[in-house]
Amino acid sequence: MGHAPAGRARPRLRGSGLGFAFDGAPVLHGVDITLDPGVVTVIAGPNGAGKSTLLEVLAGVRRPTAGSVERSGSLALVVQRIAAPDALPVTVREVVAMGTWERRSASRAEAKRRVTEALERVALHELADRPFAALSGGQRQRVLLAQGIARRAQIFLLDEPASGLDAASRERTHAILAAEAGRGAVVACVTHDDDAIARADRVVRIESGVRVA
Ligand SMILES: Nc1ncnc2c1ncn2[C@@H]1O[C@H](COP(=O)(O)OP(=O)(O)OP(=O)(O)O)[C@@H](O)[C@H]1O
Repeated sequence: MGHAPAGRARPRLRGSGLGFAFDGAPVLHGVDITLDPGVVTVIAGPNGAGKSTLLEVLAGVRRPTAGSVERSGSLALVVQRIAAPDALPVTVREVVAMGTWERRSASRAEAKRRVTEALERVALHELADRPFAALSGGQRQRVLLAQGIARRAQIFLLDEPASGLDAASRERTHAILAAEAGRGAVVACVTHDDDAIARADRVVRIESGVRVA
């Protein structure tokens, strides 16, 4: 404890009494949620229930209109639709390498190794030198997942990581998330995928902005 570097502390993510409204239209009501490290939590529920909004509030990209979020640990957020201008001059490898830009990251050689390893884990090494904008939606999500892996993120929040993926890619994503949880990360995904729900360690269910399970 005492001398452990901040980055090594156990990650935490807890939302208490979370409310959110879009232009006065409430979409979340008093949601309490604790995401524990070491487990894969799935956030399930019908279309429009508020799952993506909850994920964004937990990630800190939206400010709750009620309640609070306590979050500590480096975050990888993989949103549902990742927009990129066609002319964006960055390759897949460069996007993954951004995960190594933090000061704590080790030498250049070590950073390069992490990027290669992360690309191999998500099976995109063959597309490493393609422009990021030339990838499909599902592939872009895997690139952001690889960026989180390269960063050694302690918290992974993913919105529908199974949508737009074939069976093999879904299986690989599942294995990656289970492995990241296994090394102590907080992992949560919004999903409609019955397989992912069945295999999750925990299922949080949201209906009409209310947590029902
Ligand atoms: N940018 C926005 N502006 C206004 N309303 C929004 C916006 N984004 C979402 N909403 C509304 O907020 C509610 C919750 O949306 P959210 O995307 O969080 O649901 P969801 O459970 O993730 O749905 P899905 O399963 O269809 O992805 C919906 O009624 C939606 O129409």
